[in-house]
Amino acid sequence: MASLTSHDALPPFPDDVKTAPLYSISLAKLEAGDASSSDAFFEACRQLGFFYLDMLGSTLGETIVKEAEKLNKVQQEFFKLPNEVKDVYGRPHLHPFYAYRVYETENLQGESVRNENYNLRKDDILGQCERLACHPLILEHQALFESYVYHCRAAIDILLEHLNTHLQLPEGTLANLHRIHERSGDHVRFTQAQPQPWDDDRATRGEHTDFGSITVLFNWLGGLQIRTPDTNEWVYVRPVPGSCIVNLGDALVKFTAGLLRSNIHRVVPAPGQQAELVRNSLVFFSRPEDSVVLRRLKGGLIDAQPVSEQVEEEMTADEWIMKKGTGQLPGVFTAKGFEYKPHNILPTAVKA
Ligand SMILES: O=C(O)CCC(=O)C(=O)O
Ligand SMILES: [Fe+2]
Repeated sequence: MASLTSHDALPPFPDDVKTAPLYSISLAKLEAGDASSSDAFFEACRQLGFFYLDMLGSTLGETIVKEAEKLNKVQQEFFKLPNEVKDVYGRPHLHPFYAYRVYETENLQGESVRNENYNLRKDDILGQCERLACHPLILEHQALFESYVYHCRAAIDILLEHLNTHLQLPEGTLANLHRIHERSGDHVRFTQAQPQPWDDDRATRGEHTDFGSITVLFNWLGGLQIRTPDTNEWVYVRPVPGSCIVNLGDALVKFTAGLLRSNIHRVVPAPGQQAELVRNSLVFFSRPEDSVVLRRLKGGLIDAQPVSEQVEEEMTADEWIMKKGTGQLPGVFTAKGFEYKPHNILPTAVKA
């Protein structure tokens, strides 16, 4: 794998920390319609909502891995830019959500440093809306962003298709809620965290569920943790070269009345020797089209799901994303419905 990914250039993920026993699902086998892989995939989506997607042996998968490596270099270059340059593209002044964001923190030496991320929306990348201002470095890599979006979406569309079949929904139901050329909150996220001491409060405030449909995540160092539903314990997710980590978001829980799982997770300092390094991750979030109302779908297995007693305000995907993404709906979405969590807000320190 050394030739395809850069994981080997980094200190290893330690063997003495507890890790999540995620299923590994082969994209190549899903592409070929392999029934047992498809069953394992559906099981993973129901039980935990997190799994490794093994990209090896799939032309599409290996292309995504190579592009993710290239984008990881681009993000490292971007985050090296002077703060005042990055701040030009910051939220909320550029956009309340699709923009650069800063969380002030202290590094291992006690100095004030930035944890940062940068949301780049699919509709800007594909030229489907008036483009938000972005740094020339982003425009320089336009072709790479564009193919990354198309390829991630192609993989996600395969997953949606398998879900559609298992849920016994009318053909194309999920695909029709996620048409790539319709406006949606899909976006690429760059993230960078400085080496920093463990902070209980920060760890707790970072607990979240993703609020879209399917997330495709690449990371190179540990630090991602999920809380296992059976033991309620926080365990690490080990980065696996050649695989991405896929997780389901709240929209799929809402669509399926809790049949699928959007599991709570967080990012804490990387364990062991990896704790000394700057940590990057690259995330592709897919969301339902902006105008889709988030409510249970009709048909197939969903009809057998219990009716929730909780009264929830119905919102479009766009309203849900903007509220969740700007801290107006702190909480997590579980099989029981939406659970308000007032501490689930990270302090923002975005410079104008
Ligand atoms: O950085 C990671 O490994 C995970 C990031 C994440 O969960 C998110 O951005 O929603
Ligand atoms: Fe997440």
